[in-house]
Amino acid sequence: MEFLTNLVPPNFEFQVQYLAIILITVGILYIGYLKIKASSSSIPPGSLGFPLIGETISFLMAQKQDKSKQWFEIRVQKYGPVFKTSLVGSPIVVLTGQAANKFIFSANDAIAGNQMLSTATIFGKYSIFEVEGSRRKLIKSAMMNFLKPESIQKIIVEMDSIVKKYLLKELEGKESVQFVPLIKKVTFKVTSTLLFGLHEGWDKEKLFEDLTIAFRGLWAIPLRIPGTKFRKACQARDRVCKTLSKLIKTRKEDMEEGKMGSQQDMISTFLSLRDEEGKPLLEEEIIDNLITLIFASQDTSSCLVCLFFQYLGRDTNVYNKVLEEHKEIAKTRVESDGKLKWSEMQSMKYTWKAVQELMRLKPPLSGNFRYVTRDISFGGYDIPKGWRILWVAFPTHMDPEIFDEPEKFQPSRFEGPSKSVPPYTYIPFGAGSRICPGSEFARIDVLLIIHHLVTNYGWTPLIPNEPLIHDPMPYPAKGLPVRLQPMLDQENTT
Ligand code: HEM
Repeated sequence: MEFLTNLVPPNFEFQVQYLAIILITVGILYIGYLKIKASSSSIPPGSLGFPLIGETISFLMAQKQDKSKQWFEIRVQKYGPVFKTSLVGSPIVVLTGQAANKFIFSANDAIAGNQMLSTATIFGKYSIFEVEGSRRKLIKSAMMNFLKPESIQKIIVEMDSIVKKYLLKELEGKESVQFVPLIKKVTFKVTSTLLFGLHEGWDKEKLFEDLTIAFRGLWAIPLRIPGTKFRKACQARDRVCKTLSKLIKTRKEDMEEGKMGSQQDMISTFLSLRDEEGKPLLEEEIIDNLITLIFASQDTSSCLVCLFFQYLGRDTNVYNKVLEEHKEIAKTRVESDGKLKWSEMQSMKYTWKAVQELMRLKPPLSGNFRYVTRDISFGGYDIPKGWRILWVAFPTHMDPEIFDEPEKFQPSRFEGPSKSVPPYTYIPFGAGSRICPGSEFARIDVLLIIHHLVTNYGWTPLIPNEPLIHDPMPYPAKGLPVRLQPMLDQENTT
């Protein structure tokens, strides 16, 4: 090994230049091929940008500056609701609007879920985002089963005590705190304890650290050159795989010895799963889907909570209504046995409407890719096999025909069935066969964090109008530092 590492440095610079020349040449040829193909059929209008990198840089810059919505708006205005672009080395057709959403979310096997190369590498080839057909159905049904409302009801008391314990422990005695890292930690504790059974004794901090590094590679240029974000992410993924492999082994032994049931957490649920031939899942299948679940559950919920706290810090009217609702719930709890009840979650009505409205304006996952497995057409345009398509939430979420005065924050939009929104227009959790299986888990997780924070602390953001950054989810760019004020009225605390 030492021999090899000694040899690498002198050749390294040369290798990178050589690789860059090859990649650029291949990129130019590929884009040339796409342009010829595009001129001979009815490919949507738009720009494929520069060879190989396409429009990746402008797209990532827009993400960094919280201007993704504008990035899409400019192109929709210029080319129409269906347009082509090229991101991270792949030609893409962006489809916007209600009909387009319906087309994507109710698609047959002509539109597969495969992600971009970097994302697919980090999640793994067996991730639910990658597999199709009966295997996908099997894995999805296990997730849906474990995460359905009836199952969440059974773990609600434990979920509440984890949120309360970790959140209040982290805040105790502090005058100021950064909400982003704090909330990420708390949501990771909830997920790792309840979904993966990582109770005391496991090195959660190390796992959390490795997962954070791995997820940074999701949108990176997929080059495994030393020092790149992507290579570091792949190395971190390898470490995560080793930890999860050990965890699966221990869980298997516990189940064999009867120390643990078959549906106690997501790992035991996957371990007990059998396909139509009665065969269990491969260890790699379990690992890839655990990694996918951690990402899908953790970053989405924590960014939503952070955006909500940032919003509440700016809007006293909404803050007061939320506070009132939670004080009332906390008061009733103190008067009863002190344990959280499912009915209390259902009475956090205003808060959930406000969160729903926030997800309309700032969806944690504002879009996702699909892969076209055979030539298809939509809206009079051809989309060739091998291209990707991208659905985006902003165009319908911000359409004045669907949501009156779309720029305004109005939780009342989500009141009552009479104001229900048309199908395929409000899509923070996606729709159709790929709809998010964790929406109920997320709802409870988010509401519990809000509940324990607002009933125990007041806060003032230390950076007024802190901008957002997409990493890839939208977060306050400086980590949302706040000054804390413990609630003096202890009667109202939980
Ligand atoms: C506020 C929190 C959340 C938001 C906004 C969110 C959003 C979404 C969206 C938009 C999709 C669809 C992606 C697509 O169509 O390409 C999705 C899929 C998914 N979500 Fe969530 N999610 C959240 C929380 C969770 C949680 C808590 C879990 C698990 C515990 C979870 C697990 C998944 C999985 C596994 C998929 C893939 C489903 C499939 O491909 O069939 N999500 N999520």
